[in-house]
Order: sequence, then C-alpha cells, then structure tokens
Amino acid sequence: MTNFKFAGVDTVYLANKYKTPLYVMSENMILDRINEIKTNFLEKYENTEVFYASKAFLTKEMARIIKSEKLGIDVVSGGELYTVMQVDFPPEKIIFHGNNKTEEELEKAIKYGVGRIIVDNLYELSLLNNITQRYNKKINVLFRVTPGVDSNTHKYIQTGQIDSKFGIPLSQGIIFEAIENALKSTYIGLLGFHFHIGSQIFDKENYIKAIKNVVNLMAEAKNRFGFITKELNIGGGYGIKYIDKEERKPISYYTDAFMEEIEESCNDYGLERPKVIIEPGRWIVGEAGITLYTIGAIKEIPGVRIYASVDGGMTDNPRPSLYQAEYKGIIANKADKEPSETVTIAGKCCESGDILIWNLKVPPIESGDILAVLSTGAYNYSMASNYNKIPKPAVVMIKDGVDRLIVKRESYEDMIKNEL
Ligand SMILES: Cc1ncc(COP(=O)(O)O)c(C=O)c1O
Ligand SMILES: N[C@@H](CCCC[NH3+])C(=O)O
Repeated sequence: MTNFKFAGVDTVYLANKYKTPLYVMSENMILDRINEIKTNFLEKYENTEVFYASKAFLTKEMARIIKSEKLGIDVVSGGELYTVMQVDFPPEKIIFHGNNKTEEELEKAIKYGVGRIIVDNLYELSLLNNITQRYNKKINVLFRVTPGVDSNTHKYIQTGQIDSKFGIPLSQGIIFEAIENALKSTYIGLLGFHFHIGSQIFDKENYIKAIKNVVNLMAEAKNRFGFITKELNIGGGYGIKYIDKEERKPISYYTDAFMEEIEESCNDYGLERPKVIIEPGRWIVGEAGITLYTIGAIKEIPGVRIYASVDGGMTDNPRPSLYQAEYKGIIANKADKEPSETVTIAGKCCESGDILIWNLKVPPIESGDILAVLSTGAYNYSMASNYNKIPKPAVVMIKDGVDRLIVKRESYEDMIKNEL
C-alpha cells in the first residue's frame, strides 16, 4: 500500500506521530516561493522590496524564516506585531496595516520603531500626529487608497472598490486633504501610496487599472503639493492552486506587468519611478501547507449522499463556510487506490455549513482513514477558532524530509486558562 507523501514525508506516519487534526507545512516549498520572488522580482528590478503578509500564516517560526530570508513583514494588529517582536524582527522591515488601529497599537508600533505605517484614514492620521508628538519620534507612512477597481474573486475578499472599509477613496478629494495634513506635520514622513485590490486573483488586468489610477494620483500630488512619491506599494493577492482547474501563476506574470506599467505611466507623467513594494501572503505559504484529519463517522443517506466526518472542520478551516472555498482531498493511506465513490467531507462542529469538501471522489472509505486536505497553508491556522471548544491543531514544519513541531496542539486547559 502506498501512502500519500507531502514534502517527502509519509503523511500517515505524521498523523500517527502527532495525532490529527494536524497542520503540516513544507519549509522547502516556502523557500522555493521566496527564491522565485528574489530572482524574478527583487534581483531583476532595482529599488523594490517585498513584505510577507503575515496574516496568511504567522507563528514565531514563520517570522524567523522570513527574518532569515531578509524579507520584510506586514502585520495588521498588535498581536501580529507582538509575535514578530518575539523573534526580534528588525523593526525597519515591518509594515503596519489595519483599518482601525487603536491608539495602543500605534504607540506600540512607534515605540518599537516600525519602518512604515500604512495609514487607512484621517482619524488614524490624527492619532499618529498626537502620538509622534508625544514621543518626539518621526514615523514614515504611506496612505492606503482604494483605487476603484474590482477584482475577480469572492466578494468578501475584494478590497479595491470604492465601497470598501479599507483605505481612502481616490474619487472624493479626501486623499488630498490627507496628503496636505501629512505634509504639514513635522512628525509624519509621507513616503507614498498603498493599494491592495483583493486576494486569490489570477489575472493582472485589474492591478494594471489600479496602477494607472494611483500613478495619476502621484502626478496630481506632485502638481498640487510638489510631493514626490518615493514608494508605491501594490499589495498582494496572487492566486494559488486549490483545485485541479486552478493554476498558480509565476510571480513574474504579475510583477513584470506591474513594473512595465509603472515605468510607462510614470514616464507619461514625467515622474521618477518610485520604489515598488509587493506584499504576497497566500502565494508564499498556501500550497506549502496541508491538513491531516482522521475520518470518523460515515453516514450514508441512501440515494442522497454519503457524509464522511472528520475530527476537525470549520474551526481549523473556516474558508469553505466563509467563501464557499473549494479544496482537494486525498485519502492518505489509500493514495494508490482508484476513486470509486463520491463523499461529502463534513466537519465536527454543530453547524450544517461545516462542510470542508462537498464532492470528493475517494476509494472505498472507512472510519480510521487519514484524509489530507491540500493547499491549507494560508488563512487556515491564522483564522482557526475554538468554536464548540475545539482545541486548535498542532503545526509541524518539514525541511529536507525532517519534521519538527513548531506549534503545540492546544489543550482543553489552554482554552480555559483565561476564564475565571
Ligand atoms: C494590505 C494587504 N496586503 C497583502 C495581503 C495579502 O494578500 P494575499 O495573501 O492574497 O497575498 C492582504 C490580504 O488580502 C492585505 O490586506
Ligand atoms: N482570509 C481571506 C483572505 C483575506 C485577506 C486579507 N485581506 C481568505 O482566506 O481567502
């Protein structure tokens, strides 16, 4: 019998050793993606920088990997900032995002000396003005703008449209008020602009439209205020393969087109090309992770469907219930057997919507089989919850065929330790 191997390691062995449900990550695959970015973007184009969007997958070990690869990191909350601080992440290589950063979070970021804060709105700008004055510390900022473009992805992960909770719309002049305020302040160092149009995007066209709109803003900011944009941050969002009909595109598919458009648009307006920054998250870690489960109850409703339930579900992977996300699964201990039946993989939560895969073709399935769900490296561990008081799974990292535990399985005690 042939078991399914991931990153060169037998997944049934991993399931037995660490128990299930279990997140398994491949460090080699993460490093492959990072190397592709280095070769085809960072080394190919001068004056560029990459910040890993840590919301996709963040643990202390992941922060260490990003640190040792000398990439920057994007954090979006006090908690993500705290996590990267635990591994002494160089502050100048941190970008702090968020549409409602609290005063406490901003203070923490300024005290630590983060390299850039991406300012989302005028309220945040006023908070920053006060805090920087109080600490007598200057902070570099970029304004997040909504460039007014759609993106071909699920509605809940689109962020570039005008009607968005993120960023300052380009259409109503608020952005010029923001620029004027920032330029007046002694403590705010305005570097440029940021946009992020959404996530799991496979086509470059909407990015290009967004770039055109934001370079137009750069030209307008120069005309009105003499402001020279030093940095243009175009976010992340590059798609990965979850199911057979999808294909992850090489990073150069996006970045070559971005660089060409930025050069051209800047030329048209007589602007110098600013530093170009990207913030990929999912593209780096998504396919580098799988989740292992044990099949428990199998329920056949004759003529309707077969439900095969696993020992995890929406608590470790909320994406199917949030975005109708689709996943591919493999019965790991029967990897060499031909599929002969179709089952529905259900989670163990008290929710009818807790279905991981609606139609999965499997060989004859039995309780005790190990299911591997693929491409769970992004937004699974990071969005996991304790609904139904289900503990979060452990995380194992594999490098060069050797497995190591990087996050312990949560215990029942862990879950109630703050309860009085
Ligand atoms: C500002 C910002 N940058 C980068 C990302 C990373 O997105 P992705 O994981 O799709 O690359 C996100 C999340 O969508 C984001 O909100
Ligand atoms: N959580 C989303 C991505 C959101 C990215 C943050 N703007 C997902 O799982 O697809």
